[in-house]
Amino acid sequence: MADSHFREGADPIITVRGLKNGFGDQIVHDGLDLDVRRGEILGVVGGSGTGKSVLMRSIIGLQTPLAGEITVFGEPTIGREETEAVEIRKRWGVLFQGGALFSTLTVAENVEVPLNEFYRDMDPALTSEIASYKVVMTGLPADAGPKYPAELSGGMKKRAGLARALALDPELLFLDEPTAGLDPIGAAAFDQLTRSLQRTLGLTVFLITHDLDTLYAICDRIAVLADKKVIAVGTIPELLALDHPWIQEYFKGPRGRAAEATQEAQEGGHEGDGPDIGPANHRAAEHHAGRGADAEAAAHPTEVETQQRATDPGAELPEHAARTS
Ligand SMILES: Nc1ncnc2c1ncn2[C@@H]1O[C@H](COP(=O)(O)OP(=O)(O)OP(=O)(O)O)[C@@H](O)[C@H]1O
Repeated sequence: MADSHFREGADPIITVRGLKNGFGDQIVHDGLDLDVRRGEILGVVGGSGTGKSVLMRSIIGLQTPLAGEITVFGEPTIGREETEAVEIRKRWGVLFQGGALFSTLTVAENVEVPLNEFYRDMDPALTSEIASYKVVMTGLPADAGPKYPAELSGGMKKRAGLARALALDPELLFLDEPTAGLDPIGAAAFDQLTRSLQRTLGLTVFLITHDLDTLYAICDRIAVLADKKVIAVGTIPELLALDHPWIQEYFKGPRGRAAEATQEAQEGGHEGDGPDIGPANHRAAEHHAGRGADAEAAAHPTEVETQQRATDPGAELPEHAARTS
């Protein structure tokens, strides 16, 4: 598990209370609560269609909830005047699924989009210099700037999307399935990039993922979505202490055990613990074994119990409980 140093007990940077979202007859969230602590990497997991992306879209103002309250940086975000909303939006960056780059713009021009949007009077030379810096910061070669998205690999596209998300020096970063579709080595490298940037820049990261390796490698805590709510939030050991079938199946199924073994090998420094199973090796093994299909199966629970937090006070996780590292 991650060992970044978020301030436990610090004021939450995001609070969600009583969130309700729906589309027609379909209710996606009902009474969802969540706190994201300043400085942490919070992983958000749940079966397909449990509303992880809708939750993120609600927090960043792209989805108007049916009910509930959301604050970011201590400010309510729902129903704000546009000028106030812009000031809040400036302080976060978003990497959407697939990168969501503008295909007709170069990488550098994509990174310049938020700079031009929020700082219209900025000297174009400075805008260009900042964009170049962000491109290099995400590990892309400097000559990637003039390239178009179609000329980039999947991993490079993600990095370009990340460079754009970092354009405004955000305090808060939203990542929606950042390692989906990446090759094993690329996924492990992207995880390390995320952790390194989070530490260096003091970011808080809201990270939606199905990737168990990412959860083990870099997340401080994990929020589990099921039954239209966040049913639990905690470290992996804390979650495993809960008697919840989806959580047990997810983390203790074959892929969860493999990801755990990978992490233990990493932390143990590979000293006589059997075969070297670094994240890229494990991911490579999964890749050859048809990881995508299995991971998808793991993400679709066959049975999910009713909202455990509401029914079982034991599911409330102690703030001070041990972390894995
Ligand atoms: N704009 C929309 N109009 C109608 N239904 C929507 C809309 N956006 C999301 N939904 C529905 O809301 C539910 C939750 O969607 P969401 O994309 O948040 O799921 P998710 O947990 O992120 O899934 P996945 O892991 O597959 O990405 C789904 O049933 C989806 O079809």
